[in-house]
Amino acid sequence: MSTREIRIILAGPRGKMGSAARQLIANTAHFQLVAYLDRKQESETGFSDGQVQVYTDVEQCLSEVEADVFIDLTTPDAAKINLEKALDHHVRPVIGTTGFSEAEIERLRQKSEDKSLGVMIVPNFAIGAVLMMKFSQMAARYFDDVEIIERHHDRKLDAPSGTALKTANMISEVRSEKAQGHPEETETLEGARGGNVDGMPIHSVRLPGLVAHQEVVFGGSGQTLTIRHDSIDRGSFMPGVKLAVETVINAKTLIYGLEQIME
Ligand SMILES: NC(=O)C1=CN([C@@H]2O[C@H](COP(=O)(O)OP(=O)(O)OC[C@H]3O[C@@H](n4cnc5c(N)ncnc54)[C@H](OP(=O)(O)O)[C@@H]3O)[C@@H](O)[C@H]2O)C=CC1
Ligand SMILES: O=C(O)C1=N[C@H](C(=O)O)C[C@H](O)C1
Repeated sequence: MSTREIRIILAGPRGKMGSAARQLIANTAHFQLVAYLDRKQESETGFSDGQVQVYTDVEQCLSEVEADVFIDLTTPDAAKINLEKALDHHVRPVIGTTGFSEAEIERLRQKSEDKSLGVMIVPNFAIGAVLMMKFSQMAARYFDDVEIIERHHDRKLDAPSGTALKTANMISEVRSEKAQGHPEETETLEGARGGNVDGMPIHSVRLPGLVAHQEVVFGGSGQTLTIRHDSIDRGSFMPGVKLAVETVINAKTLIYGLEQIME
């Protein structure tokens, strides 16, 4: 782990995750906040901490500020632009924002390798969620039939969640594509069987009161196995954000998922 001071630009500082990340940076001695990137002017939001400048233009921010790491906790559309711009300015992105497709990640992996510059794309920073994904991958070696049910707060923009897609992706690494359910099943209500990754249905629930929750349900002859994780507070994500920032600084390629760097 590097302990030299790491200069950080934080995008999305007024958001739910951005607010928690501000506290993390303030409480970490070797993290130095050098700029915020927001969507709106200070005059519109009233957001300012009096210490560093709030930019609303990513190009201007990256041109004027010397930084090592760019943490993005915004929206899928904004993150995709920010990530490319950060790489163009040789600033290492840590992307917590979800909504990237596998094809986009592969293209970005190439760009990161061409520049020998680390990128971290982390669909879920919570250690428990990473373990849920790893345990699900283990279980998938023994159970072919699996469905994923993710539940989130109703302010979430993307569905399914990045975690659900990453879970399906990790299960697909050990499970052959399989059409599940009755071969002749039909939906009498469109979407009733959820989304589908390699035959695995994914169901997305959005309700006020929720934070971030997922169940991976396996079925076999005479038994089911459910692996479940709940984030009930956004503090659950912060140790993972810290680890990602400390890792990306020495990385030379794109790292997709915290499980790649956890012991
Ligand atoms: N990897 C992980 O472990 C986790 C990832 N996430 C992901 O992080 C992202 C943010 O989540 P959350 O904090 O809940 O969302 P919020 O909506 O609470 O916060 C997003 C913030 O980004 C701001 N924003 C929007 N566009 C831009 C832009 N172009 N530049 C700068 N800021 C911008 C929004 O401004 P405004 O308020 O004006 O709209 C808002 O303040 C989501 O993609 C979510 O899926 C969430 C939790 C954990
Ligand atoms: O939007 C959220 O809140 C979350 N998003 C991430 C995802 O899409 O998986 C991580 C976590 O589930 C919270």
